[in-house]
Amino acid sequence: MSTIVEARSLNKKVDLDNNKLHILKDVNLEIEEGEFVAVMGPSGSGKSTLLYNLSGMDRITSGSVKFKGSEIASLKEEELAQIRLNNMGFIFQDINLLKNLSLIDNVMFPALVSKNADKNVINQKAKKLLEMTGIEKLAENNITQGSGGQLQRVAICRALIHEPDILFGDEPTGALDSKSTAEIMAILAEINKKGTTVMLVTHDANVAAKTERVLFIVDGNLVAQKEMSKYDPKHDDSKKREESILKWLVENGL
Ligand SMILES: Nc1ncnc2c1ncn2[C@@H]1O[C@H](COP(=O)(O)OP(=O)(O)OP(=O)(O)O)[C@@H](O)[C@H]1O
Repeated sequence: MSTIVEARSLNKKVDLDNNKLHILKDVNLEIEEGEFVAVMGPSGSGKSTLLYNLSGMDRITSGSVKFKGSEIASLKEEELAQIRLNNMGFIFQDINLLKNLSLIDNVMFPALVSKNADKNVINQKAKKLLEMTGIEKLAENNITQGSGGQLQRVAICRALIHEPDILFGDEPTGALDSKSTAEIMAILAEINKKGTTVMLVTHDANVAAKTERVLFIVDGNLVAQKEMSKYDPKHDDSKKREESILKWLVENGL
C-alpha cells in the first residue's frame, strides 16, 4: 500500500479578535491508499479544519501536506483546484445541491464544466452511480422531492463523477436518521471496497465502527489512533466495534 495523504507538523492558525487561534497543533499522520478512516473528537477540536487542510480546501499555516507524494501546501490556487476536481471528492452534512436541476443533472453538473466533457459518457457514468446507490428510478425527479437520505446519495454520486482517489466526508450522516445513516455507510463501504480511499469526520461511534481506523483529535492535537480490521457487513460485528471505540475514546480522555 502507498500513502495517499501525509501531514507533517501540520499547524493551522487563524486570526480571531486580534489574536491567533491555534486550531491544529503539529499534526502528523498518513492515510494509506484504500483505507477507510474516521476522525472523531469533541466539538470544536479541529476535525473539520483537519479535513479542509488535508484536502487543500484550506491553507495550512506551517508544516507539510503531501498528496500522492507531492507537496500541495505550496501549490498555486489553480493547481490545487485541479487536484481537488480530478482526484478528490467531497460530501458534507449540508448537502448543497442545485434546486432547479434534476437528481441526475446534479450528479453530472461538476463533470460538464470541464472543457472536453462528453455529455453522453458523463450521462452513462451518472446513471451507473445512481444505480450503485439505488436511486436510478428517481433520476429525473426534482431535488426538492428527495428525502435526506436520497439527497445524500445524490451528493455521493456527484462526488464520485470524476472517479476520485479519495473521498472526504464532513459529517455526511450528521443530519440523517439511523436507517439512512446505515444505508449511506453501506454505500461508502462498497465504494471503499472498490478502491476509493475514504476519510470521514463523525460524532457517531456507530459510523466510526464501519471504518478501519479512527483518529481522535482533542484541542487540535491528534492524541490517539485506533486500528481495526476492515468492516465486513456480512459478519456484522458493528455493535461490538462501536462499544470498543466508545471505551477507547473514554480511555483517551473524552
Ligand atoms: N476561519 C475560522 N475563524 C475563526 N475560528 C475558526 C475558523 N475555523 C475554525 N475555527 C474555530 O476552530 C475550532 C475548530 O473548528 P472545527 O470546525 O475544525 O472543529 P470541529 O471539531 O469540526 O467541530 P464540530 O464537531 O463542532 O463541527 C472551533 O473553535 C472553531 O470555532
